[in-house]
Amino acid sequence: MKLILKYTWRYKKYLLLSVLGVLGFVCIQMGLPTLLKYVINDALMGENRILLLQLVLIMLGVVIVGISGEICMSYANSRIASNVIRDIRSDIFIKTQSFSHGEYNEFSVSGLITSTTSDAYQIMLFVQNMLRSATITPIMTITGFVLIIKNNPQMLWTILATVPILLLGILFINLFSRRYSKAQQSGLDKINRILREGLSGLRVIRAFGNENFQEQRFSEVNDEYCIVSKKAFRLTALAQPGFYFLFNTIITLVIWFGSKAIGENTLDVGALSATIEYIFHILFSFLMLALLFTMYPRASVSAERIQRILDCDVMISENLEEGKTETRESGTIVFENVTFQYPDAEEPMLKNISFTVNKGETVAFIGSTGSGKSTLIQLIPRMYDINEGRILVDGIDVRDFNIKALRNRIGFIPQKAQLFTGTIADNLRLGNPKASQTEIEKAAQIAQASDFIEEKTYKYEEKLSEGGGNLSGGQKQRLAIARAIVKNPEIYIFDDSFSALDYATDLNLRTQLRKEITNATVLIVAQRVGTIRHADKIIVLDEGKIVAWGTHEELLKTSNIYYDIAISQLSEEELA
Ligand SMILES: Nc1ncnc2c1ncn2[C@@H]1O[C@H](COP(=O)(O)OP(=O)(O)OP(=O)(O)O)[C@@H](O)[C@H]1O
Repeated sequence: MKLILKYTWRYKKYLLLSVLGVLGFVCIQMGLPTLLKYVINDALMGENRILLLQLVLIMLGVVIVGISGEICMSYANSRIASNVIRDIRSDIFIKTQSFSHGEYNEFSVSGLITSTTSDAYQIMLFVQNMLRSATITPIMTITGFVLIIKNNPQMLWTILATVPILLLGILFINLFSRRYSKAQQSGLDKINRILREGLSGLRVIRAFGNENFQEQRFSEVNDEYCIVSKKAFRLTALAQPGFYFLFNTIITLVIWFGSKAIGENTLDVGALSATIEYIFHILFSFLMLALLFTMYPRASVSAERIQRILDCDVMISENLEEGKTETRESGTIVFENVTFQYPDAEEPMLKNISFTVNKGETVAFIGSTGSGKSTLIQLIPRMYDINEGRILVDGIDVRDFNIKALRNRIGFIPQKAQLFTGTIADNLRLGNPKASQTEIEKAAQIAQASDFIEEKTYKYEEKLSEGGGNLSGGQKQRLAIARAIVKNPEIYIFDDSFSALDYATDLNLRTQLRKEITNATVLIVAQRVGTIRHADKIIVLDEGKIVAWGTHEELLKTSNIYYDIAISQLSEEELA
């Protein structure tokens, strides 16, 4: 509730407009029956035509004020609700941008999507109803009570007896529907997760003829969600007829006792008809409040989930204000006794890693799969923070950097090329929005991407589908490399980024890179010995430890692991 109020309170001007609108709305709801009483008792029964005309004109005025009030209220409420959902979504998005891999694992991508879409939507619905009911009900009740006491005090007991019953009913629903709401939202997370996996892995699923298994997985979580939703809807569906029953019983009782009072001449017709209207409006506003309370558990579960995301302490501090941005060195990397353990792992993945990379050097990492190569290079741009030791970039501990300044120095090309919806040029400009067309074309040429881009109908303005789905794996990797070149960083990190390229393209790309980016420091993770044999230094990793380092020629003599990898890939002549 704190979260909902915090976001709603930001729009005080609209809140004021909403309250003014409610006053107008109450004016019409309570004013008309009051005037009707005078119409019946004084104008009609007293056959006073002038009074009748005057009262009709006053009623018309009340209607105009009331309708204007209702328009103001609806306008203000919808503005507040739309702004609240926009603010919440944007805050979640900004927060998730600062998340490290650890937080993504904790909340799960599907959970974050559910919170940004469905949880935020639940809050919008609640805010819209809350703004209406939370102001209308108390104002309507107080005005109604005052008017009943004034006009027909003997009927006050009916409403006094009903309100506690209504409040009890609301409390009951609130208590029971909370756990269903929790289950509903976590069910939505599961649906989102399976849907994401199913859609993004559609080709693999088809290739393995796995459709039935996926359908079964989806229908299990879908059914689970359906069962919980049915229980939640049953509860609210039961509530509505209950409220209507109470509602109609009270009105019947009022008519019954009112008619008797008219027969005994202790009440007049106008007062009875006004009382029925007052009671109707009080009960109706309570009915709306009850509806709000049936929504509350779901909104409060959604608010809790959003609050958890917004309050989460990000493991990696970004140091945006106090972090260093300037350095004396450039293009150097030093690992000093680095030990790193994944947050949910039992043992350290990397143990006691030390090495130095000088400016302009090319250093490669090789080792069996799972030996920790990708983990090691991800520590440099601080995808994770280390547990022991130090990593220095340009002479500064990476944890002391302003994270943006640190990442600006690095062109990271991940194993899986990630492209975004937009044109090829948009994707290439990601690292440097100000890059000129010439710079983009030059980068594409170095990355061996210009040939296939030129073949496209719109060339650099060709639109890419989601994730670059209309490109081959090798084309995507070349664009990812070109994107890093456009950024012109002082350090390049290639995480097995050449794996989807054929041998000729791989060779041309590396030759061009060596020619064009002579000043930059380059780290390469690769499986192919051919890709890294010309590196200044090759580091061999095994089970998270450095087991050998040296040039290609040195390692062939000193490292059995390297020799075994090389012999499995190179011919006798290449080895000699
Ligand atoms: N997010 C993670 N959480 C926990 N463990 C992880 C995570 N990512 C990787 N690992 C584990 O760390 C180990 C090293 O993985 P890493 O990706 O660094 O190996 P690699 O040498 O790059 O392998 P490959 O050559 O196959 O890409 C693996 O055993 C892997 O299971």
